[in-house]
Amino acid sequence: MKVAKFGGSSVADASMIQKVAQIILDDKDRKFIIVSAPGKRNDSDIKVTDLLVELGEKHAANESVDTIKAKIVERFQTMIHNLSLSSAIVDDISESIDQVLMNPSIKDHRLDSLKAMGEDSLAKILSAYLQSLGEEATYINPRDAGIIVSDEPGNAQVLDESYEKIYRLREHKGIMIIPGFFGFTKDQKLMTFPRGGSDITGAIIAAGVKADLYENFTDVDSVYCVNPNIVENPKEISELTYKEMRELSYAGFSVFQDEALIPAFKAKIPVCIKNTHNPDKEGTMIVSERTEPSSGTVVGIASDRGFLSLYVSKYLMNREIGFGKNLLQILVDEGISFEHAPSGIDDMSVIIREENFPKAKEEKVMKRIQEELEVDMVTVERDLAMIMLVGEGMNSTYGVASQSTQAFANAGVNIEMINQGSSEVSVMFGIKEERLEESVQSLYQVFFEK
Ligand SMILES: Nc1ncnc2c1ncn2[C@@H]1O[C@H](COP(=O)(O)OP(=O)(O)O)[C@@H](O)[C@H]1O
Ligand SMILES: N[C@@H](CC(=O)OP(=O)(O)O)C(=O)O
Repeated sequence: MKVAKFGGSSVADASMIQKVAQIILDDKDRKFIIVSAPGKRNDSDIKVTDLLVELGEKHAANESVDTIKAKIVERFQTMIHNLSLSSAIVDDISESIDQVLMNPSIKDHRLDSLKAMGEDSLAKILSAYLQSLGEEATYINPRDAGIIVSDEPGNAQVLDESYEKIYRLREHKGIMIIPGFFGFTKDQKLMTFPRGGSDITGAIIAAGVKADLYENFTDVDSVYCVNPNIVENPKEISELTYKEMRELSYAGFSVFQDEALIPAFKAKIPVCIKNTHNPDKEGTMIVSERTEPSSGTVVGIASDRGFLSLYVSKYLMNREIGFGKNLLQILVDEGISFEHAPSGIDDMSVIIREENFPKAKEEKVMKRIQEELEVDMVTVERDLAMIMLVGEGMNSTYGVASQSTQAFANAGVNIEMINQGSSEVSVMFGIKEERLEESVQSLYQVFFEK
C-alpha cells in the first residue's frame, strides 16, 4: 500500500487535477491520497492558503471580506467547471466559508478553520472527480481518519494515539482522499500544522497505515543538492538518509516540510519525492540507510535567510555556573525560541529567526541581559543568512571545513559564524544575507563541480 501526497503545485488547476487522477489510477497501490490546497498557477499567482489567510486577517480587523472571498470561490468555481463537476460543490464551499466566519465558538482559532478550507475543498473536488470517472473514491475528513493533534493554533503536533485509529483505514475499500494540513484536538477543535504541513499529514497517514512507501508528488524531478532557484540545473540526489533530509529541509530545502520526516522516520517508511509533471522519473528516495554509495561527502547545501545573532560577551563567562541557562531563561520569559547557541570562552551567540525576535522586543531583552547578567557587551546583528552543508560521511572526512572556507574566500564573503552542530551530519555558516547567492554558488562549485 502506498500513500501519495500531492502538493499545492500539483493541484493548482483542473488540468493538474486530471494529471493527478491519472497518476492515482496508474498504480492500484496508491490507496491513500493526501492533497494540499491549490498552489500558484504561475509566478504572479497567489496560493489559496495565502488568500484564506488574508481573508481571516481582514475578518479579524472588521474589514470587508467580499472581494477576497469572491476570489477564493472563483478559483474553485473555474476548477469545478473545467472538470465538469456539479456546481453544488462551489455552493458548499461558499457556505462553509460563511459558517466559519460566523461561528462564535471558534473565535480563538478561526484562522485555522479558514486555512484548512483550501485542502478540505480540494479533497472534496478530487474525490468527486474520481467518482465522475467511475472510481470508488471517498473523501475522508482528518477527524474520521483519526488525526488527533495538540491544541496549538497554526503549529499543531500529532498525538501518538492517532496511529492506532489511522491503521483501521486499511480496511476501507477504494481510494481515500484526505485533506492535508490539519487535524482535530481531543475536544474537536480544528488545528492546522505549520505552513507546508500537508507533507506532515502524508507522513502521519503513511506511518499510521504502515505504508510500504510514502510518495510525495511536487513540481521538480527530484531533490537537488542545492536550491534550483540559486544554482541553475543543479545535480539531482537519488538517495538521502532521513537524518540528511531532516537537516536539509530544516535549513531551507523547502521541497519537503522539515517536521514531516519524523513520523515517517519513526515508522521506517521510505519516502520518495516525485514530479507530478514527470511521474515516470525515479525521483529521490529518503531511507534510513543508504543502499548506494553517496557521490560525495557533502550531499546537499541548504540555505535560508531571516536570522539574527544575539551576541553576549562577559569576562570569565566560562567560570560562571548557569550563565547560559540564565541567558536562555530571559528568552523563554520573553517567548523567544532560538535555533543555535554557539559559545566561546567569554562569549555566547544565540541564533534566532527574525520573525521570533521582532524589533519591538529588542530594547527590553537587551536591557534585561545587561542588568540581570551584568555582561560586558550585548549586541544584535540582523539580516543574517545560514548556510548548512549536510552529509553523513562528512565527519569522517578531512578537509570539508577548509574547502568550505576556501569557497567563501573565492566569493569574497566574510564568515560571521561557524557551527559544527552535534548532529554530526552538518556544518553551518552564518553570513550577511546579501551575500547568500554567491556563497551558495561558490560552495556548489567547490563540492559538486570539481
Ligand atoms: N534542494 C531543492 N530541491 C528541489 N526543490 C527545491 C530545493 N530547494 C527548494 N526547492 C523548491 O521547492 C519547490 C517545491 O516545493 P513546494 O513549492 O512546497 O511544492 P508543493 O507545492 O508540491 O508542496 C520546488 O519547485 C523548488 O523551487
Ligand atoms: N497549503 C498549506 C499546506 C501545504 O503543505 O501546502 P504546499 O503543499 O503547497 O506546500 C500551505 O500553503 O502552507
